Amino acid sequence: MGSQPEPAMETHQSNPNDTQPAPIPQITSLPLIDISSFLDPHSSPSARQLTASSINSACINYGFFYLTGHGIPTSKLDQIIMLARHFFASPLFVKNKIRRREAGSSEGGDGARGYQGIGENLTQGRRDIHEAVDLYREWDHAVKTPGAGGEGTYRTLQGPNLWPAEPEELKDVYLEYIDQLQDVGRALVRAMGVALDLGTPTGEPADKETEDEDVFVRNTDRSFWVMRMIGYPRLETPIEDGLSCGEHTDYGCVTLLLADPTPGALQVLLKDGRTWLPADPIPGAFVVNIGDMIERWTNGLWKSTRHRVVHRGDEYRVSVPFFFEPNFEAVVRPLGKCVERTGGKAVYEGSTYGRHLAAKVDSNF
Ligand SMILES: O=C(O)CCC(=O)C(=O)O
Ligand SMILES: [Fe+2]
Repeated sequence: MGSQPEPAMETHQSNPNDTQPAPIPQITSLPLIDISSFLDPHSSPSARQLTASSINSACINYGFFYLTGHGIPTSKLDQIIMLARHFFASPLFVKNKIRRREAGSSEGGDGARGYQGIGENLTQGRRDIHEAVDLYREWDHAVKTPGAGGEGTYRTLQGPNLWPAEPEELKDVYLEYIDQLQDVGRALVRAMGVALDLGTPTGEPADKETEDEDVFVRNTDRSFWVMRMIGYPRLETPIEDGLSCGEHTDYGCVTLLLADPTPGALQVLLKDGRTWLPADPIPGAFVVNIGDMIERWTNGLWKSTRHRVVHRGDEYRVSVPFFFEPNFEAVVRPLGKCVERTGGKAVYEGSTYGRHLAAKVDSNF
């Protein structure tokens, strides 16, 4: 059942670049939503409706919330973080064995999958002080283009995943976790269709363009998901020289973030455009946020919220976001009902998710 506890009052963090006094204190915590009614086939319609309306308020007011009731045991979540931590603790030459390579290069990279060292990722042109491994849904029928040298080359995103060989169990544990996360992602986008009151399916055959409450479910049935393992050393330099992860919105559908218990690192920009709210981890819960594709589908009714990571704690921080994305070929354009509710004019053009993603990958996000 959905719930949205009354936020407590307390001071929050303001933008460190601001010279203005901090705004009036508002909230200390994001809303908490229990998704179990959308995972349990026997739940009552009223329980689902309650969850859906909590999601609607959370998406309108924050674009971020904590998610519980997802059914993935805490022991599994701890194992996911522990395995990523082990990998990042390996010597650099081990991590470089699965290094990300340029698409089309003679070394056989696809420009997206694999390991990136500290400072190699750019957000808005600034170095991010983290290292990461990116995994994506495997490309169907990927072929190498022969002749460019070595064993041939891959197109952007079309190579195989580069899995860490150590720890040995990492790949199997992660593959099972990704399956579990896709179930949670599906439940979440189903709930979002209800939350937006897009209408119950008529029972007539529906295609991907049909705009009812299952529209997100149909367009994510082959989700081109992304899984990132991220390792953050303590940020020693001033904010102007780059952040742990620079301010950005997520570019896809919904993000399910798992992070170790480090407080204060992830910060979410509130609607006033200047107050940064720390989104500290709650054990057993995901931090969820909506991405640019949901903003586009809803014609801006739900906005993808800016966030950043500033990790000044002593311990090496690990996070593992899972991005539940539309199908690669899904056409994402503002939904008629959302256009009506936002003044009658579509403010975004439609295009496929794949095109949007490839542009992001090519411009280093
Ligand atoms: O590490 C985190 O807490 C968030 C990372 C993030 O925002 C991202 O990878 O998009
Ligand atoms: Fe993000």
